Amino acid sequence: MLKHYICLIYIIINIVEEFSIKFCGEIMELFNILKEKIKEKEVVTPKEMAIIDDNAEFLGIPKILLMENAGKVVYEEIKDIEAEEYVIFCGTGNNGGDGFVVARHLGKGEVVLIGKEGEIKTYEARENFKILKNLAEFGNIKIREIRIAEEVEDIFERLKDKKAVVVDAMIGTGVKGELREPFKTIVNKINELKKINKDLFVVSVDVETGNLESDLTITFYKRKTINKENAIVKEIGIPKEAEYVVGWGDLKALRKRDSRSHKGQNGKVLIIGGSRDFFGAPILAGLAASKIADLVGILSVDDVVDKLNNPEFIMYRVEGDYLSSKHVDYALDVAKKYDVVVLGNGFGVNDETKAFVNEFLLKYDKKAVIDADAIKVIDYNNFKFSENYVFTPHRKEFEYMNIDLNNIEEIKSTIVLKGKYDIIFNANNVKINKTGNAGLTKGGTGDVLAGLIGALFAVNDAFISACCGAFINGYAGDLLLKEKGYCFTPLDLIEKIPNVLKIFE
Ligand SMILES: NC(=O)C1=CN([C@@H]2O[C@H](COP(=O)(O)OP(=O)(O)OC[C@H]3O[C@@H](n4cnc5c(N)ncnc54)[C@H](OP(=O)(O)O)[C@@H]3O)[C@@H](O)[C@H]2O)[C@@H](O)CC1
Ligand SMILES: Nc1ncnc2c1ncn2[C@@H]1O[C@H](COP(=O)(O)OP(=O)(O)O)[C@@H](O)[C@H]1O
Ligand SMILES: [K+]
Repeated sequence: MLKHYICLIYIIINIVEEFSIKFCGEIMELFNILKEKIKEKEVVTPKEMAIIDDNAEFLGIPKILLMENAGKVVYEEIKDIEAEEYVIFCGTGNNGGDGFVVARHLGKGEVVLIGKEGEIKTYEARENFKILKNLAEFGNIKIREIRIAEEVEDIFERLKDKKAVVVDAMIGTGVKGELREPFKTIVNKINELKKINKDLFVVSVDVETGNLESDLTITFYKRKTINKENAIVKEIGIPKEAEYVVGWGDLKALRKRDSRSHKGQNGKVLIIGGSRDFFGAPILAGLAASKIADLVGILSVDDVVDKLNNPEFIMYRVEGDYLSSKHVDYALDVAKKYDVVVLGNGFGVNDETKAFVNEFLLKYDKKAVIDADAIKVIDYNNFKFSENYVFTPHRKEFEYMNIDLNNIEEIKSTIVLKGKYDIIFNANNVKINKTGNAGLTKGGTGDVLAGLIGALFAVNDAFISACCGAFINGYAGDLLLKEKGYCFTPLDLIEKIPNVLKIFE
């Protein structure tokens, strides 16, 4: 008997799979339409580029390969320049790694590592430094590790009147804040030398370090917002998909928890949900949020509050079976104490909840994740898609929203269209998330996602929170699939959230 039961489950799952594959075709069609409608970014910020780099690796392209290509394209640009001297200034990050590759292709010159070999931050850069050291024993590549600018006084002397090429592989897209020493002095020195020696050619790798007046910058994949006019773009093998797929690069870009932070600084989330009919949904959203946020409140009707004696939540009770107009002012008042509201889980769809949602959103001016029944009761005819909103519709709810793809620039809100693949988009961005499996079709996984996104959104921007929420939710489901097959529950999913964050921290 059991055997028949189990094989029946597998038949059903295959039908669902079949069905979702059909939908999946439509999802990809919608994704392609969105990629057309949403103007592709010509220029990216260093932070966006770091996400693209990491997601290229998520797609299977090793960073050391990109580093090799980066160094090679820079070498191609300088190999024909007549010079008596080549000096390659390298930092301890992957920008420095590129510089090591440039030096290797040049086969000559002096490599100045600004820092000690032991401080080189990444595997890729370390490997390339080791290769250089092997070559330096025999060839005419010299290597020097320095701490302070005075240690290269002799090089600056030589650069005063020689035909020379200086390669700036000091800092790239990993730049943070004001330029620190000894980079500052080195950059100023090179700028001074350029004034007295017209035969000095300065090339920056990817990004100009500080206010270095490079003669040429070779930047990779796309121009950076901080590049100077004379930067040229070179392909290094990063595929476009790296810009469109959600990967661990998005997670790495999430705000880091500050060790000095205190209670509440890592996010305060208010779940406004539940009704006489559904009490579980807001609790699932709250439990998911509490894995990440410092404080989670649940505002709901008597039934839900009475059922909930979970110490993890601060409870706010309203009289009645459903949230309704008479609760709006109280909800607005409570919401003042929170960074973000997660709205709609287990609301029920009726005139009362319709009135609550529309009146609340009219007066509420902070961040909100709008999910489930709240999506169904909004009056979209006179509704502003604020950039403070993240919507998490599944296919049917998405149809309620009747988003006009021809006016995509109006859609300031971020939308997570959930499914086998999640499409995350707003007026300026579109990405697709491929984590997750059919075990997630169980009721309640959407509530988990809404709570998860709420917790991230409390301290991050809307788009990255939506992408990471979809990624984490799906990845948690994939870990469970390996452990339990399809038979996992939303509560299992919630328990897996910390594991996913741990893997990618
Ligand atoms: N990732 C990839 O796939 C690919 C990346 N590629 C290349 O990697 C570059 C990004 O590498 P990345 O992320 O390692 O950072 P990177 O630009 O080397 O700088 C970090 C170093 O700088 C330092 N530093 C930072 N700010 C500073 C300041 N204000 N003043 C002083 N120092 C400062 C920082 O020190 P820290 O702050 O950590 O002490 C750290 O040591 C990218 O531009 C491209 O060239 C290519 O190979 C193509 C593939
Ligand atoms: N067939 C599927 N394959 C992969 N992920 C899925 C699938 N169905 C749903 N999910 C994921 O489950 C979560 C909830 O989606 P969905 O079930 O559509 O929401 P709801 O619970 O609101 O109906 C989302 O993270 C979504 O990506
Ligand atoms: K640089």
